[in-house]
Amino acid sequence: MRQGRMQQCRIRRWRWAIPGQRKGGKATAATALPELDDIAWYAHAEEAETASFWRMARRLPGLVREALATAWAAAPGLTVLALALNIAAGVATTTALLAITDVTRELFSSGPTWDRVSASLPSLILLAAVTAAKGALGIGSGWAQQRLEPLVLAEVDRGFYALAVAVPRTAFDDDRFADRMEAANDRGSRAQVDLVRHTVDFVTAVVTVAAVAAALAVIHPVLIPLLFAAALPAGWAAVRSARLMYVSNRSRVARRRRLWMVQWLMDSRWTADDLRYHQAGPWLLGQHGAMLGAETGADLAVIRKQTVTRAVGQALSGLAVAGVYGILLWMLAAGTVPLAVAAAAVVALGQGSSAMANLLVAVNEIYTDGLYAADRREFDALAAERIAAQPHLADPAPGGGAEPLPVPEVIEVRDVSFRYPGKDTDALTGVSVTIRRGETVALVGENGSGKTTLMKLLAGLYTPTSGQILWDGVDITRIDPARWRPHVSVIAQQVQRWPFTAARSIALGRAETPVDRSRLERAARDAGALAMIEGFDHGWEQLLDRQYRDGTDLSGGQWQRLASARGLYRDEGGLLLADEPSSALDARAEAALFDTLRARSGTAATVLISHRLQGVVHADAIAVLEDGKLIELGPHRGLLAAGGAYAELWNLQARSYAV
Ligand SMILES: Nc1ncnc2c1ncn2[C@@H]1O[C@H](COP(=O)(O)OP(=O)(O)OP(=O)(O)O)[C@@H](O)[C@H]1O
Repeated sequence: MRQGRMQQCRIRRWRWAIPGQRKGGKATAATALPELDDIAWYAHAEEAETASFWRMARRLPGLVREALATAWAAAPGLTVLALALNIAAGVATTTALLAITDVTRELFSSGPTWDRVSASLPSLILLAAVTAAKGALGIGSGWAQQRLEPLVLAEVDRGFYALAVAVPRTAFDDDRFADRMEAANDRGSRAQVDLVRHTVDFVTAVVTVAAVAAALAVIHPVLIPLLFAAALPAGWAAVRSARLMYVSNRSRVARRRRLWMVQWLMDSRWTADDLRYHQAGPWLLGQHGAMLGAETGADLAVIRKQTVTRAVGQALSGLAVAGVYGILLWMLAAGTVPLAVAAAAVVALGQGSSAMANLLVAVNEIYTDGLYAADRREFDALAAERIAAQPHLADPAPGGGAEPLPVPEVIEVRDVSFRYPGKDTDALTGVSVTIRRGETVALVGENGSGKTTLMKLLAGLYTPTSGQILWDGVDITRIDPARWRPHVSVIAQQVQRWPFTAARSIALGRAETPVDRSRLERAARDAGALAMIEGFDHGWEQLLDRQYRDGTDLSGGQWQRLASARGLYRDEGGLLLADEPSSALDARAEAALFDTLRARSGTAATVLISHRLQGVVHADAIAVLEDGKLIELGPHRGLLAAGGAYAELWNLQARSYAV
C-alpha cells in the first residue's frame, strides 16, 4: 500500500505546488496548506456517528453475505473449512458445559464421597475429551482462517489495481477521486479482508453464545437473559469507541495524503537534489510539522472521547455483573436453583459473558469494517462509473465492430475545444488541423498555448469537450481505443523514468507483446541510445534504478533517448506524436533523432512539438497555437513570408544564434 502511495506521489510530484507564504523568514504553514481542516464531505460520517445497535444488526446479514462472497471468491474450500471447524468447536463447547453440569450435580449430590466421585467420572472423561477436541478444532480453524486472509487480500488488491490502471486519465485530475482512491487504498481494501476475519469471529462467537445459551437452557432458562444483560455495557462501549475512530480517520484522508506526500518529498531520492539546491528542507519540515500537529490534535481528540466512552462502559459493566450475580444469589437463597446448578451456572455465565462480549465486538467490527469497506466499494463504483462514461462505451459509434481500424490515411482534428475538468477556461478552442499519412505536422507556440493538450487528445488520453477527431471520417473518441491505439506511439514531454532494465524500459512501448530483440536494437539505434546501452555494465539487462543492487541512474538526456527509443519501438508506421523529444538532447543526438523522424516522411504521420524551430522547418505544415487557438497554419516558408507570430518567433531564435 505504501508503495502505491509512493507511486502516486511520484506521478504527481511535478505537479506538486503548495502555495507557500513566508512571514519573517518562516513558512506560515497553517495558511499554506489547504487540507489542515478535516474534510466534511464524507457521506458515511453522519451514519457512522449516529448508527444505533439495531441499525448495525440490520446491516449485519448483508455484510456477512458480502464477506462470505469475498472469501468464497478467493478460496472456497478454506472458507467452508474455517466455518465448519468453528461450528464444530461450538458443539464441543455445549457438550463441555453440559458435562460440567453433570459433574457438579454428581459431586453435590448426597452419598459417600467415593460413590459421588466415581459417578461423576464418565462426565469428567467426556469433559476432558471434548476440551481436547475443542482445542484441536480451535487450532484447525485458526490455521484455515490465517491461510484465508492473504488469499483474500491478494484478490482484493488485484481488483483495486485493475481498476486503477483502467480508469480514464481525467480521473487523475480530480482531487475527490484521489481522496476516494486513497481511502479505498488506505483502509478500504484491508477492511474487506478484516470483514472476512471478523465474520468468521462473528460465526465463532454466535456458535459459542448459542452453545452456552443451550447449556444454560438445560441448567435453568432464567439464566439466558442474564447472559445478555451482563455483556451489553461493554459491547456498547466497544461499538462507540470504534465508531469514533472511524469518523475521525475518514475525515482526515486528504490531509494524510498531503502528509505522506510531504514525507515522501523529504525522504525520496527523486527530490533529494532539488531539496538541497534550494534549501527547501526547513520549509518542508514546517509543512510537515503543521500537518503532524493537526493529525496529533485529531488523534488526541478521538482518544479523549474513546476514554470517556470506555470509562462509562466499564462502570455500567461492573454494575451489570454485580446485578447478575445478585440475582443468582437471590435465586439460590429462594431455593429456585440448587447449589450444584448454581456452581455450573457460574462457570457457564463466565464463559458466556466473554463469548457475548466477543459477539458484540465482532458485530461492531463487522459494522466498522462495513463502513471502511464501503469506501472501497464507493471507489470501485466511482471507477466503474468513470470507465463506463467514456464515450466509446456510453455513446459508441454506430455500426460497432471489434476489428482493429486500419492505419489512418487522414486524421482530422475538427473544430476541437477542450477544457480540463474543474477549470473555467478552455485549454483549446475551436482547433482544426488535418494530418495526412506521410506528412509531418509541427505544433509550435508559447508555453501553455495548448500543444501538449492537443497531442494528448490525439493520443486519446482525453476526450474533446466539443468537436471531433476523425480517422478517415470515423470519430475515434466513440471507438474502443483497443481498436486504434496500437497505431499511435508517443514520445512524451514528461520523460518517465521506468525503474526497470534498459531492455524492459524500451520494450514497455509494446508491453503486451513478447520482446523483439532486433526491433529493440533498431529503436535504440534510431533514438541514439544503442551505444549508451551497450556501454552499460550489464548491457541490455542494466537495471535503471539506483535504489536496488547493481542499479544505475542516467543523465537527463540519456533518459530522454530511452523514452524516444520506447516510442519508436512501439511505432508501427501509424501516427507518431513527439512532444519536445529533443529538449534534453545534445546537438548530435538531436540531429540523429530529427533524421529518424524525417525518415517517416512519405510513409507515416508525425506530429512534432518543438520549441527549437530549426527542428520543424521541414514539416509539411506548422500549426501555431496561442492561448489554445490556432492562429497560423502553413509551411515554414509561407509562414515566414506572412510575417506573423511564427515569423516573429523564428527571428527571435535566429537572432540568438547570430554572432
Ligand atoms: N491536467 C491539467 N489540468 C488542468 N489544466 C491543465 C492540465 N494540463 C495542462 N493544463 C493547462 O492547459 C493549458 C495548456 O497546457 P499545455 O500543456 O497543452 O501547454 P503547452 O503548449 O504544451 O505548453 P509547454 O510549451 O509549456 O509544454 C495551460 O494553461 C495549462 O496550465
